[in-house]
Amino acid sequence: MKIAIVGCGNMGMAFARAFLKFDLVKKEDFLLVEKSAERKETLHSFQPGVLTGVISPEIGTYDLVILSVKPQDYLTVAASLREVIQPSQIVLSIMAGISMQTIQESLNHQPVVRAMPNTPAMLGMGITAYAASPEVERGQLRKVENLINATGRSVFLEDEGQLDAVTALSGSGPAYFFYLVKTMIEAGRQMGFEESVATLLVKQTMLGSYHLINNADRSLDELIKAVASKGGTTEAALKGFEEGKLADALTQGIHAAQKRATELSQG
Ligand SMILES: NC(=O)C1=CN([C@@H]2O[C@H](COP(=O)(O)OP(=O)(O)OC[C@H]3O[C@@H](n4cnc5c(N)ncnc54)[C@H](O)[C@@H]3O)[C@@H](O)[C@H]2O)C=CC1
Ligand SMILES: O=C(O)[C@@H]1CCC=N1
Repeated sequence: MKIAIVGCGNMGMAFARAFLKFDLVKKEDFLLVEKSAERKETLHSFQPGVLTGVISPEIGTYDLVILSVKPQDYLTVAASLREVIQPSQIVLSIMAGISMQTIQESLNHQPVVRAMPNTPAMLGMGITAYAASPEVERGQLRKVENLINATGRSVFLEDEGQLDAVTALSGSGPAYFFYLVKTMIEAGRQMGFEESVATLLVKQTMLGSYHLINNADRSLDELIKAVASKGGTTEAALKGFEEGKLADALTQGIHAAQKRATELSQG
C-alpha cells in the first residue's frame, strides 16, 4: 500500500512508524508532505520514498492520503489537495473537530475515514475511534482498519457525531493523565523528595494501579475502598479532593474539550 501523509508532526509520524513496524508499508512507499523546513530536515532520516513541502499531482498516485495537520491549517491543505486528489483514493483524517462533511465538501471527494487516535499510538498502545463515509468500500475500510490497528486498539463508530466526545476523552486523555502524574510528583517534591525519587514513587504507583484496574475482580469504588482505611490517610486526601471539587473540575474540563472540538468543526 502506498501512503501519503500531509502534516508529518507527532501524530502523522507516529502512524507512519507503526505501519513500518508491522511491515504494512515499505519506507519507499511513503510520500511525506511537510511544510516546516525545520521539521522536514528531521524527516530525512526516515528515508521516505518522497519528502516534499508541497502538495503536487504525484499525491494522486498514492492509495491512502492521511490528513494530520492541525485543524487550523486544514483549509490551506484542502485548497491544493482538491486539485489533485483522485476518486479511487481513500482519505484518512485524524484531525480534531473537522467533520467528514467538511472534508468531503472541501476536497470534492466522498470516501473519507475520520479517526481520533491518541499519543500512545507512538508505542503501538494507542486507542483510535473511527467512522467511515458510506462511499468507503468494505475492502478499503479493512485496509484502513489494519493500519489503525498497528497503532494500538480501535473502536468503530457508526455515528461520526461521537468523535468530538472521543476527542475529549481519549484523544486529549493522555494529557490529563500526565497532568495528574506531574501534580503528584510536584507534591512529592514539596514533601522533600528528590525529583527522581518522587517520579519513581508516582510512576510505579500509576503502573501498578493500572494493572489492578485491569486484573482485580473489583469495581473502581471497591478498589478505592481497599486503599482508604477508615479514619486514615487516603480518606483525608479524598476529603480534600471533594472539598476542592476535583471530580467536578475534571468533568468540566472534559466537557470543555468536547465543546472546543465542536467549535473547531464549525470553523
Ligand atoms: N497530538 C495529539 O495528541 C493528537 C492530535 N490529533 C490531531 O492530529 C493532528 C496533528 O497533530 P500533531 O501531530 O500533534 O501536530 P503537529 O504540530 O506535531 O504536526 C502537524 C504538522 O503539520 C505540518 N503542516 C502544517 N501545515 C502544513 C501544510 N500546509 N502542509 C504540510 N504540512 C503542514 C506542521 O509543520 C506540523 O509538522 C491535529 O489535527 C490534531 O487535532 C489527534 C489525536 C491526538
Ligand atoms: O488538543 C488537541 O486539539 C488534539 C486533539 C486531541 C489531542 N490533541
